[in-house]
Amino acid sequence: MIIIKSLTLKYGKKTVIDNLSVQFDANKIHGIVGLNGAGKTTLLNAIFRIKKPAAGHIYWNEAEISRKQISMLPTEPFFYDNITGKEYLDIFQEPNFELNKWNALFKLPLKEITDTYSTGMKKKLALMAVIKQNKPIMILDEPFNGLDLETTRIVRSILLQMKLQGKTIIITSHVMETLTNLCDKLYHLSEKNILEQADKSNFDTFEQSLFQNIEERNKTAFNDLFGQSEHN
Ligand SMILES: Nc1ncnc2c1ncn2[C@@H]1O[C@H](COP(=O)(O)OP(=O)(O)OP(=O)(O)O)[C@@H](O)[C@H]1O
Repeated sequence: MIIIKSLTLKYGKKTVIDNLSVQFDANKIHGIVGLNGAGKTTLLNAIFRIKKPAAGHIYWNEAEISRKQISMLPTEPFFYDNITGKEYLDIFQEPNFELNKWNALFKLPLKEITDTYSTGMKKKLALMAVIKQNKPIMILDEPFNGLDLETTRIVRSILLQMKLQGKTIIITSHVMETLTNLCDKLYHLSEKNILEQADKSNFDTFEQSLFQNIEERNKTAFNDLFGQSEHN
């Protein structure tokens, strides 16, 4: 279980997360939703220990969390120039990883250099690396962005299998359907904190209040442009 206690995250004087306390249970897929700039990536980076908290703590099974326990998929994966897909995967040491079986699903040209890969292919390669690392915690920042329909379904099934293997999985997405179909718990990050959270039994209410919140934020601006009409 990941326990976050009184976490504050800042860039200079700007506070992005303010006094957040939340916990993410093991054997579950957790989905974080929030507007652009709400602080999702910043929060994930803090859990991955590449963003230092201004205050607060993040624990994994009662000790301070360590990067060794986590594999992370960034929104835009980075690859060195002139490295092949296979060479990239070789960076991550895991003798039990069955590359050929996994690539039967991912279908990547692993002998080619990653500079020639499309956006979706790069994402797939980075995902394979996350899977290969076989850590107890998986943090995936917009994992479905750029994936084709087939890979989206495959990744969804893989994540469900990973959950059954006992992993704690945290994902972000801007697509509500992706989140409600996959996640066990949802969290709405807004106003520097988690405004609302829900488990499967109240996803409907969660979604309604999320869209109501968005509508209210924009009502005045819409009315100024289009007058008092229905906007949704
Ligand atoms: N390196 C940085 N330096 C200064 N401010 C930053 C930095 N990275 C992010 N921010 C700011 O922190 C806030 C949160 O950004 P973050 O990337 O965490 O949001 P997000 O919820 O992941 O957004 P998106 O949905 O667009 O990916 C934004 O206001 C952003 O401008």
